[in-house]
Amino acid sequence: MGQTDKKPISESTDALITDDAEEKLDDLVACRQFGVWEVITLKDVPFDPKQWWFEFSAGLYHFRRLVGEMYHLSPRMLILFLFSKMWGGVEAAVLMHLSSRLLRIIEIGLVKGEVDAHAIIVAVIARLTCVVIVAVLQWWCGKVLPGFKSRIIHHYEILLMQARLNMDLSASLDPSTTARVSSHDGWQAFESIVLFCAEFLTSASQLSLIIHASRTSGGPFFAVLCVAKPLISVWSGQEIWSQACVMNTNDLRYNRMRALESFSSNHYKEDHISANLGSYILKEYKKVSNELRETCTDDVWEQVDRKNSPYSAAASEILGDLPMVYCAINAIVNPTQYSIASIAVLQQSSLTLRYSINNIVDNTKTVRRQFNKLKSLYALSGNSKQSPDGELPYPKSDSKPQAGMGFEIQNVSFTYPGSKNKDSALKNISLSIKSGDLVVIVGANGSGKSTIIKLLTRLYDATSGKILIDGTPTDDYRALDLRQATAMFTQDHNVFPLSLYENIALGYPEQISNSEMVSKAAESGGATGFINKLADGFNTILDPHNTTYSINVPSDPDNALRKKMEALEKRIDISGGERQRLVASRTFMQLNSGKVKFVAVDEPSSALDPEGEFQLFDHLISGRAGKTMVFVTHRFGHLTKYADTIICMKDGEVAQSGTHEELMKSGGEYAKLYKIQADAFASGGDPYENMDAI
Ligand SMILES: Nc1ncnc2c1ncn2[C@@H]1O[C@H](COP(=O)(O)OP(=O)(O)OP(=O)(O)O)[C@@H](O)[C@H]1O
Repeated sequence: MGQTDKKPISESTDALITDDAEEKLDDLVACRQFGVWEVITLKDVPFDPKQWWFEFSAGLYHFRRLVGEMYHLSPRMLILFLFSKMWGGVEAAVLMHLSSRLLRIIEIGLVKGEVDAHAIIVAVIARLTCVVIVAVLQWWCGKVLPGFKSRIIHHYEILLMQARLNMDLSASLDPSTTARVSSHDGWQAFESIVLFCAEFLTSASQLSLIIHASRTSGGPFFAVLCVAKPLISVWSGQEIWSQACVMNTNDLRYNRMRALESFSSNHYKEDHISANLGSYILKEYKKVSNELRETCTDDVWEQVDRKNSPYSAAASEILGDLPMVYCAINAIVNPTQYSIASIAVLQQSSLTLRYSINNIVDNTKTVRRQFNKLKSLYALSGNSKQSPDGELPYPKSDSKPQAGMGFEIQNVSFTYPGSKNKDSALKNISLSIKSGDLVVIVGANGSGKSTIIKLLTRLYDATSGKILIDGTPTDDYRALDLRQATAMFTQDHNVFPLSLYENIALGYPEQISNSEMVSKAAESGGATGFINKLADGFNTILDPHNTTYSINVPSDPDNALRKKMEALEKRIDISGGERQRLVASRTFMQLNSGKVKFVAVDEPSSALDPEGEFQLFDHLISGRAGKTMVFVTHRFGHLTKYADTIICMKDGEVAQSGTHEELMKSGGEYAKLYKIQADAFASGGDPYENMDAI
């Protein structure tokens, strides 16, 4: 009773603490709703020039690095690319200047009644030369740019691949490191920053054209009117994208709709067909779609940029037309002051300038985003967070040959990163696993068995407490050495999208071409039988990741194109038990490396037939010499018989430990679980008849 009284109090305290922290958070952030999206920003963030400068200089640093890498990949292409984009920036102004010169010469000729043919021919040739240069540059960009772009993208693909493969499990689950970064980001950032600079050239060249042309028509006031609209839009623009913000679809109806949509994918196909869920899913889908009828589900980027009132848009349009109004009024008041050619140039230049300044204003935010993307790209590629790595080799160079890894777990607690579970997965556990022992961990679902394995194999590090290997803290060893000395085999291990041969050989990559060793491992894992039945044997690839599209292929099954398409789309699959045999073979390949000192096996036989299971354990146990083995299992028969120690877990704590006989005698959690299984096999026994008594 005491215990039951206690629990609600601690739970309610937890709840209070959480509510309090959440309230404080709510005070600091501002939430705005855009359709199904909630956009969360920090409240009252004053403009901090220091921070701005810091961000800008960090962005420039990354950009310099990016350009350096591109130069290293292809200096010729980089220079030509930069030249073509910079030329693109001034091209409009140059062409317009040449046109205006031509028009002006013609205009003067018409007024005077005699045309300067030589000047016209020179002007026409200059313009035609320019047009040809533009055409050649455009052709070149279209032809060469895709190749340059692909080289850059492949370069970042390799960097990111390396970083992602090196990342440990905790880091890969950390949202800050898994922020969406793609190999295309480098190219996109480079292209947008170069275009941004080119836009400055456009503005500067158009402005100088306006100043030049307005000397004879309109004057500086006209030039000021031309830049008024874009400059004012700097202050009236949507500021949300320049801040740090979090976007989340918080509309439960929308989320449910997306969840229901996933039933149409192949992932749930078997479940929904076998349980005949189609009509229920469709009914719910229609219901929720109906409820969402009035709610905007557009992309958040589009929704935020929409204007709330028509007035600002109208004012901005009027402002944009002021240069034209000014010209019209002046043409009435002072018609002789104007040249038609200059007015045409001014009108066109002011439009281009406005467009260009607008682009600069809009792209300031984009460039800031691109700088941030570059930062994430280099942060991920350069610093893939990993568990602390020590200096000590394993096995220690001074140590005598050992029977296997010995573990000392001291007051270890563990909570999964990002877990919403109120309880820790492991709570202050202490135990020791002697070198060379065979240990079996049992316990109910969720009691922490697999978590112990994950800590012992260093997939995760303990949240608190210590784990010693052969008397030395795990962090002191070189992580690579420990990994080589550890073989882990779980039911969650996947078949790789590579050949079956590689699937096995990758247990010991150094011996990838040793086919004899691979055949032996396949034999030990029980995979030889089914592999030999496949048409391509060890060369079979289960998921070759090929992409096939088809258009207008006739439905006639005898049509040659249909047959070809069906052959391309054909997939080979193997059963769950065969997958486990394949993964077991990979583990045997690793065990045969001779480097393994610790074998962690987590419920690997759930899909195996009884003979397969017996053979698997038999092979594992016969290779026991020189290794410590820890098994997690729900089945007591094969393993508990051999175990030196059985650890029985309950609710993240060690409930009991000892040999089978000791634990059966003490009659606690272990005896209860054992009895349920044993009764099921006793003749005529009802596995549930003793449930009340337990
Ligand atoms: N990746 C994870 N993130 C968050 N919590 C997790 C994660 N994996 C396990 N847990 C939680 O940690 C606790 C212990 O899980 P663990 O997988 O160690 O249990 P188990 O004894 O191996 O269970 P089972 O017999 O079902 O395999 C459970 O409460 C589980 O919900």
